[in-house]
Amino acid sequence: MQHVISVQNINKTYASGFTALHDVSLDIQRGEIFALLGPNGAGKTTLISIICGIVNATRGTVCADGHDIQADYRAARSKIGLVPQELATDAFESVLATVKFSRGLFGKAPNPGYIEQLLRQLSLWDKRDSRIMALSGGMKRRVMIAKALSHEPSILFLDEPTAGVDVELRRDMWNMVRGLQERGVTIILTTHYIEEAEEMADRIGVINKGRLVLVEDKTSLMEKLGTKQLRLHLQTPLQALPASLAPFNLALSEDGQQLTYSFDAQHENTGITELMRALSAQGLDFKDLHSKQSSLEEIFVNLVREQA
Ligand SMILES: Nc1ncnc2c1ncn2[C@@H]1O[C@H](COP(=O)(O)OP(=O)(O)OP(=O)(O)O)[C@@H](O)[C@H]1O
Repeated sequence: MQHVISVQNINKTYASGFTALHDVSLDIQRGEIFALLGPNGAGKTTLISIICGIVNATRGTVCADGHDIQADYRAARSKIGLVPQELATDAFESVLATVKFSRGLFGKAPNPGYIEQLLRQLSLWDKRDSRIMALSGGMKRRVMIAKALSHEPSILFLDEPTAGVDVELRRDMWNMVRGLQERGVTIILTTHYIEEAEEMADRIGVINKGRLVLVEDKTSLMEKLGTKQLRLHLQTPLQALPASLAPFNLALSEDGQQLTYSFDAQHENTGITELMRALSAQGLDFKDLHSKQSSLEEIFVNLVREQA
C-alpha cells in the first residue's frame, strides 16, 4: 500500500528542554482513517503540528504526499487540511469570507460552487453572512472544518474533533469523515475517546509520554491484545473461593453468584478445560456461562499502565 505520509525518526525537544517526542516513526496509508490515541500530554498535538509544518522537529523527517514538509513546505502543506483544537481567525469576518480566504491562502483559484457545497454540507450556508464572533461554539467548530477543507486537501487532520461537541455535530462530523474517506481523503484524528477510535478508525496508534508504543490494524489489535473473560453463573452462591481453584485467579462477585475467569484467547491452552474439571471436582454447578472480548478501552488502559 502506498504511504501518503511518512514520518521518520522524529524527535522534539521544546525550548524549555522538555522532550515531547522520542524517535517517532509512522507511515500513514492513503485513504485510511488513522486514530492517534493517547492520554493528556502524550505528544499527539506536537506530532500532528510537526507533520503539518507548524512546529519544527528537532530531528527527523516528514514527507506528505511526496513532499518534504520543511524543504518543500508550500507543496506539502497544500495537500493538508488541519482542524485544530482552537479557532484562530478574525472574529469580525463573515463565515463565507473566512472560508474563501483560507482557500486563497493555499493559492487555489476561487471555486464558489465547491465552497457553497462545503458550507451546505456543514449546515453553515444559512450562516454564511454571520460574523464568526456571533456563532455558537458548535458552529465555530463547523467553520474550522470548512476552513480546513476549503482548499480540497487530500489529507485531513482532526485534533480532538469531538471534545466538547454535542451529539448532532459529532454525528455530522463522522458522516462527513466517512464521506471524505469514500472520496479518497486520508484522515488522521487524535482523540481521548476510545470508543471513537473503535468506531471510526481503520488503524490505531497509541502514543504515551512521547513514544509511539503501538501501531496496529484495529481489528487485529483487538484480536491480538484482547483478553477474553468467561463468566459463570453459579447454581448455588459461594461464600468464598475453594483453595483448589486458586490457580485460576477467578474473581467471585459480591453476591457469590458469579465467577469470572480471564484468559488469553490467542493462547493454545486457554485453561478452560482445566477450569471446568476443577469446578466439577468441587461439585460446583452453573446455570449459565458466556465469554466476552475486552474492549479497546481495556487494551489501551493496560498499555498505558504498563508504560507508567
Ligand atoms: N511550546 C511548548 N513548550 C514546552 N512544552 C510543551 C510545548 N507544547 C507542548 N509541550 C509539552 O509537550 C507535551 C506534549 O504536549 P501535546 O500538546 O503534544 O500533548 P497532547 O497529547 O496533544 O495532549 P492533550 O491531549 O492534552 O492535547 C506536554 O507535556 C506539553 O506540556
